[in-house]
Amino acid sequence: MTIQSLPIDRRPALMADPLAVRIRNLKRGFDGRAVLTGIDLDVRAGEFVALLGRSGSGKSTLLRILCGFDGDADGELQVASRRSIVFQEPRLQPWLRVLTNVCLGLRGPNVKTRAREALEEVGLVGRERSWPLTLSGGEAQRVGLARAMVREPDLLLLDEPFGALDALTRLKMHELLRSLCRAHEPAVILVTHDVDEALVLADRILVLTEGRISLDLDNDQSMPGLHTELAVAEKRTRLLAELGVHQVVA
Ligand SMILES: Nc1ncnc2c1ncn2[C@@H]1O[C@H](COP(=O)(O)OP(=O)(O)OP(=O)(O)O)[C@@H](O)[C@H]1O
Repeated sequence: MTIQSLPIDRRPALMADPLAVRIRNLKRGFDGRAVLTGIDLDVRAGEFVALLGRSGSGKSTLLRILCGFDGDADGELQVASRRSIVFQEPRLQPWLRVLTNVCLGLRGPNVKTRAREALEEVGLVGRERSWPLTLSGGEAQRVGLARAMVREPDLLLLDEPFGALDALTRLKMHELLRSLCRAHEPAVILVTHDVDEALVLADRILVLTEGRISLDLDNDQSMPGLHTELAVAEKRTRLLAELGVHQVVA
């Protein structure tokens, strides 16, 4: 399967409702075992989508395909050409300083200036010359986000980026991700195990079950009137049930 590029022009007058992802009947198996059995999905430019699913349901497999790391899937796939991915572990090169890590593979003019600006945006002014091993887990993941955002992606793929962080750092990273998304408006696909993380960050929440999207839940944050505590609690219960967790009411 070859990935086709979706043209995205951010000037709204030029494209009414551009897509960052268009997937039809996507299938992927390994060693004769089906993992993705028929995914259909459209993600609009600028939309924030969270992807939940039990362990082994194929979330990372889908992200790898979207990123172009796996060309052996079947189906139709169109994706925005400017994409970045962030993994649970920041995957920094330990022998390169922070700024050089952010610059790595970056093309075009003013590479260092852009990288410095990206580090400033994630709150790491003054750490440009630090070595990755001297950073905390949260700081290292900030570098990971800077390295992803400096490329101005139309599609930001996040594979459990905050899964290894403590609860407080995770909350700070949520705030940071929100502000990065406000400023740059990429479409986002966030893989997470955390239903509450999905509920606070995403406009839309998907559940992957047996290789298909079994639930596609609207979670529009822009209408606070619709995002009441009761509505959120109902969505949480629904998502947990879809994931096979049935809450016991005391
Ligand atoms: N390269 C590969 N070769 C063989 N099997 C693979 C390969 N990549 C993934 N799989 C299998 O595909 C299934 C889905 O894996 P994947 O990592 O996508 O799940 P996941 O939903 O991201 O899981 P988790 O939430 O535990 O990270 C698993 O059974 C896994 O063993």
